[in-house]
Amino acid sequence: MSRGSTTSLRGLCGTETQLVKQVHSCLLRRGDRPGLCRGSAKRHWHGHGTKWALKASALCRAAARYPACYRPAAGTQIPVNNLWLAGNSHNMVSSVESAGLHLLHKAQNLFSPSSSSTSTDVESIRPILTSLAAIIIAYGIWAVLSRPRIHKNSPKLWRAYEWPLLGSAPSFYNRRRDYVMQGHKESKTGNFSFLVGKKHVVAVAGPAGRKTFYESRGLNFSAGFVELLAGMPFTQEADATEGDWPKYFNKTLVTMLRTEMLVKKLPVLCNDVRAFCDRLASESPSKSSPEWLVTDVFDTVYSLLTQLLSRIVGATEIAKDIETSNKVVRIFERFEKSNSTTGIIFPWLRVFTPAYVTRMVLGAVLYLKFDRIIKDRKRTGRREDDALQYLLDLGTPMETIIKFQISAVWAALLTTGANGTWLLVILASNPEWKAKCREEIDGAVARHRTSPGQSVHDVLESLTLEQWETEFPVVDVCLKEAMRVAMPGAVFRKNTSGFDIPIGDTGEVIPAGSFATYIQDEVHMDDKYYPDPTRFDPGRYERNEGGKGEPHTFVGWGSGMHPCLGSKLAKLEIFLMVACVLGRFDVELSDKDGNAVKEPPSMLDRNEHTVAKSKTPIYLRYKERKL
Ligand code: HEM
Repeated sequence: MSRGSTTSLRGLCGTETQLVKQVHSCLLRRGDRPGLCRGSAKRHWHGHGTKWALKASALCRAAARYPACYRPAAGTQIPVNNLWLAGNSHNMVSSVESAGLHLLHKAQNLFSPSSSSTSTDVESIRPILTSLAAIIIAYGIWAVLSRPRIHKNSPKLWRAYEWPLLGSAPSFYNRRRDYVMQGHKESKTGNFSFLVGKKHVVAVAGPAGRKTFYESRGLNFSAGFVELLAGMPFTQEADATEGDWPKYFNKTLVTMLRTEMLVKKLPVLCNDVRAFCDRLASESPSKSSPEWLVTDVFDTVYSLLTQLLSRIVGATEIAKDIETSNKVVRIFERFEKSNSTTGIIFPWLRVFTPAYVTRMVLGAVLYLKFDRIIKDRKRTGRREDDALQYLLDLGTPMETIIKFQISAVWAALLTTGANGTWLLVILASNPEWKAKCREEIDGAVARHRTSPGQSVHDVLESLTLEQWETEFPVVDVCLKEAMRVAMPGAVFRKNTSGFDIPIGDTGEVIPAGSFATYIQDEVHMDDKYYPDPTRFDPGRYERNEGGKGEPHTFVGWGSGMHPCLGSKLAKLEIFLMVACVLGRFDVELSDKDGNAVKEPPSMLDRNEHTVAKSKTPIYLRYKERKL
């Protein structure tokens, strides 16, 4: 961080008065008169040593109620009524929300290296910087002296890229795939271990490593992700390791994704896809030719897929309007991106990171969005048939609802949006498999058409859930192959069993208390299972490639103890989108003016932490088919 940005950080978070003034001025600019009751908040939060953090988010009452972003010490009650703005009007709520966003923007600008500073500011924070430096040095000495002991049967500690204090974290977080794959290569058994700060991590490989990783009961899914993955929604480790949250979350999600729920929602999903295709059809012609229209797929198709997901796990008020849905998705995306590796290596530093402040503010903004929707439902007596209503009817507290939303998004929204969009891009640039999918879709439409006047949408909308699940095997295998080539990333576990867990018969163990990680490319890009592994070739599964019969050789939907709970929903949404788009339009890869592009777009950087949107826009040109 530059000197300027450090100075500005203090400017943002220095004293409560300063912060409250900023909030005030935001609100006053909008013509409202907030009544901030500061005394109680101050007394309450100062006691927990996180004073500046609250100050940065003193903006919205959500942060106080919303523990996934910010939470006081265990057992503490927050005097919500005392903390926040007096008054409850919609105006006030949206003012606070704007104030929150304003401060967030401000924070982001301040943290950017281009921020300017004055020497007076630097002088004024010199004592703080000196104390901070002293603390860091003391911590460093302590950390070096108290280096964790490595179990003698743990896979060999690979120290090639190790840094004092940080361990191998810089390599693991910045070039994850290359780092881990090199470690596997240099180890006799394929397994090796490394340090992330003081955390001991075992990277497993090969059939024995995969079997241990995916099948051991003692390896805890949530604890692994919470403590090792920058970007996980939980900030409190207790949530994942001791609390009931993972169980509660999975159980609630499974209820929402029951077959009868999906059957009930199918017509709504079909309607959204039809409206999406109608919007595509009404776009203006491209520059290159009047018959072709052009769309930026990581904008439009991605938005559709996230909208469909909100229909099932979110709120109708957000899902029914694509603009609102997009806005909320962007907040979720920013929430997910605002992660801090520093916080993982030095958990005690977490509250001092910009990512932490950003998350608090975004959590607060989400809180206000849902709060407004809930209040409106209560005021008008309106009920909706959606996940939010389900949670409300159970008397679920607001903080749990928000936490549920963020967790659902983390598990579902971005992966479904990105994988589905990549599939369409890959098909658009692969004439052979696009034709095979088209043949399958046309076949289904012909089989189910009951009168000649029915459009593609009319017919597809008459299909049952079961027909969607069984009548599109070619689209299914294309999705599987697209996920293999487009989805890099790693998965995590923590050994919370209290015992060492043997890695097959290698003689090595994942020691009690240590972490385990597995890079999906280890098997997905192994040419023993997938010859010419970077090539998109769904036909390989018919040729018995892909490790047929051997467990855990395709792990795109998870495997073993933790298979994906939402695969059925994700597939349904993606099949709907592909069937309607390819059934109604001719689609090709193009530039933004609609000129055909022959070269397929370059895929993701394989060091990405998970499947992601393309960093540069990818355009498809399309025109209505003459049927
Ligand atoms: C194309 C979209 C999706 C992909 C590629 C995907 C992939 C995965 C993978 C690889 C895992 C296992 C991770 C591990 O082993 O550590 C997983 C787990 C999970 N997925 Fe998905 N997923 C998708 C969509 C969804 C959706 C739509 C939902 C819910 C609405 C969902 C909910 C979950 C949950 C709750 C788990 C954790 C299960 C557990 O705790 O045992 N996923 N997913």
